[in-house]
Amino acid sequence: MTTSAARVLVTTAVPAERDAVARAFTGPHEVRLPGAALLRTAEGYDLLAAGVGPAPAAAGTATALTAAALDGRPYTLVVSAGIAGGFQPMAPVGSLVVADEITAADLGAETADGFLPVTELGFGTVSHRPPNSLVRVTKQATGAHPGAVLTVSTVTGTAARASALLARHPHALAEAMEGFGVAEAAAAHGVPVLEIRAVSNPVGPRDRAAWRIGDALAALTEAFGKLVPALESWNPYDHR
Ligand SMILES: O=C(O)c1cccc(C(=O)CC[C@H]2O[C@@H](n3cnc4c(=O)[nH]cnc43)[C@H](O)[C@@H]2O)c1
Repeated sequence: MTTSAARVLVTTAVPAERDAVARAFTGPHEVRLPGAALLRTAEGYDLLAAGVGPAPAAAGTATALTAAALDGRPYTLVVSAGIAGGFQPMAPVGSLVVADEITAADLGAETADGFLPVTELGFGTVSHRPPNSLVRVTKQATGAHPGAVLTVSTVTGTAARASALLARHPHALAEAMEGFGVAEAAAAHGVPVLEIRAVSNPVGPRDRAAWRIGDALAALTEAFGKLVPALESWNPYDHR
């Protein structure tokens, strides 16, 4: 059971995504930190639009986590949220995806024999796993499909690239650009992480005009409207 002191940081890439999340709350107000500005809600959620890509996502999330810890009111959960590309036909446009694995899909080295993740070069990590109980609660509350969400620095624009990603990550449902950065910052602070995405476009040949951003943002608002009450009964110590 979370306590009334539960504090949740939600990191999005762009203000339009942050504002879609904010529409699920009552009366957020702005709080300025050195290096970041948050929308703070009455329900104990801070909403941050940190920028596009894993680097600004990690920097902004770490800034907010550090500020909260120094303030003596650390976050109990960090959520990476926004729109995403969905692998077809598993994650149709308009559907929701919750990450049971957050994987940096292009962090590594290209070799004559194919892609090598940094872990095979002897460095760091390429995956974070949100607690199973958290994924389960999110699925039950919102109907989001659980699967791997890939973090990429380059949006996939060809069928060949989509197939190559799926061959390396058969469990992948979606790709976005921030989850791994958010998860790295959360892990550095020992705080659990969740990633929830609304699918705005198929992963594959680039057709920006076909992105259904409005529908995806509406799905994100609806998802948070259901997720926030559900998280009140989530026990952060339940790692089943
Ligand atoms: O133009 C707009 O109105 C607008 C409103 C909200 C969001 C955007 C974005 O462009 C967000 C970029 C953000 O979305 C993720 N994303 C979405 N589709 C993909 C994809 O196919 N591959 C990778 N990332 C995707 C990503 O996290 C970006 O940061 C625009």
